[in-house]
Amino acid sequence: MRRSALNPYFSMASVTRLQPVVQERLDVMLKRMNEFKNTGEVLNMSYMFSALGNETPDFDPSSRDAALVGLNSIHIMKHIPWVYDVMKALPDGLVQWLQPALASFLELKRTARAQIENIIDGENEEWRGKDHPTIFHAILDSKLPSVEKTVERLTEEAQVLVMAGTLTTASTLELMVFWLLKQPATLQTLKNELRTVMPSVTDIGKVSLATLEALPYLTAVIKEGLRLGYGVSTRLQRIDPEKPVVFTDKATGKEWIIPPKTSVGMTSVQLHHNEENFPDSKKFLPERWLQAEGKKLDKYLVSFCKGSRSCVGINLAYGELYLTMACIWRIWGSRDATLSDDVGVLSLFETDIRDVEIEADSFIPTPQKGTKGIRVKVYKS
Ligand code: HEM
Repeated sequence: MRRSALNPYFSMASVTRLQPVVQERLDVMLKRMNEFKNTGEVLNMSYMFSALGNETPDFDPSSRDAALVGLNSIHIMKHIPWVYDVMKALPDGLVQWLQPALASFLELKRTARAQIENIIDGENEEWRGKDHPTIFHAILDSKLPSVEKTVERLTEEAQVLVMAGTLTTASTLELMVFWLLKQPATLQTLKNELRTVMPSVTDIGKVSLATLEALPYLTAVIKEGLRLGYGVSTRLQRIDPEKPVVFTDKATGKEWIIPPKTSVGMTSVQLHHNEENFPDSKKFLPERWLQAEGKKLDKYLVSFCKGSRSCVGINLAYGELYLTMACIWRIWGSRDATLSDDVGVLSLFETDIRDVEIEADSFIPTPQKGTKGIRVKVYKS
């Protein structure tokens, strides 16, 4: 991923400008949620949040499912990288026959390729009238070498962007929904706080992102969601190609010298369950971020990783999390956590802790096998 060309697209200022675009999506989501009210139909929040990120209408889960299938093969590709080259060389039809669940993944690739070809040929006009062209225009206009601007390379970048931004954000939102519906006191505190900046339900969508970001409890809920969601669970490896890496164990003073070209990796799962920093680490406790020592915990929250290769979409992700949480929980409650003007109540349906807690590392954390996601029933208040 070429960060220098992309960074301006994911800056705080760009994300602030994008607020109306995100809100438009959220308005559709809220309308759809309302349609589930008292129908007895089960609303799958996992599908709903994935659809929010990748624009599939009717919460179509196929691209989410395909991404999950694809992620399951990441361990193999990480250790035997040529497997990916073989897969890429196979005709799409054969890949689809071998693994039918990858159909929508291939469809995404085809659509992305067609769009990139249009951009390269100067035929893509969709961005005209908006205040900026697409990320891909920026890459093509940049000084990057031509090998970095091929259709194949840009198509892969498009896929990475969609995949990196969809499941990560969705699973953080799902996890927060689960815990808030499990813990009415936590939800009530959040709802009361949201009402301070949105006194009327008609204020939804009109409050600036900066105002929401300044809310301490909402911020603490999101941090706790990111902590227990881990971001990605795999060990993100780093290699220093030239110099040895030196680590000093602060407790013993022992020095560890890792030779150049050695791959080292660490998972956020272990860091986020370090009981010294996060006592009762399996519990969802937003209050831990609000205590006097809470600010110091920020450096141990590594869901977006840290440093030069950390998540390029971090500002967009935070923006989506704040806006989505604010508009859902201002008007939806649970049986024991409500505001007088709520539009309705969400109630967990055949969903328990094993549907959110990590049981396997499939690059992203995955819960129990066969999970159907976070499902709710939707009632009038
Ligand atoms: C809660 C939501 C998200 C989380 C927890 C998250 C987390 C991460 C993590 C841990 C990485 C790997 C960094 C590394 O290798 O050290 C990453 C990479 C990346 N993320 Fe995110 N991400 C989220 C949302 C997004 C969004 C919304 C986008 C943009 C649409 C995005 C785009 C990317 C891209 C393009 C990369 C690859 C960066 C590179 O290789 O330089 N992410 N993300």
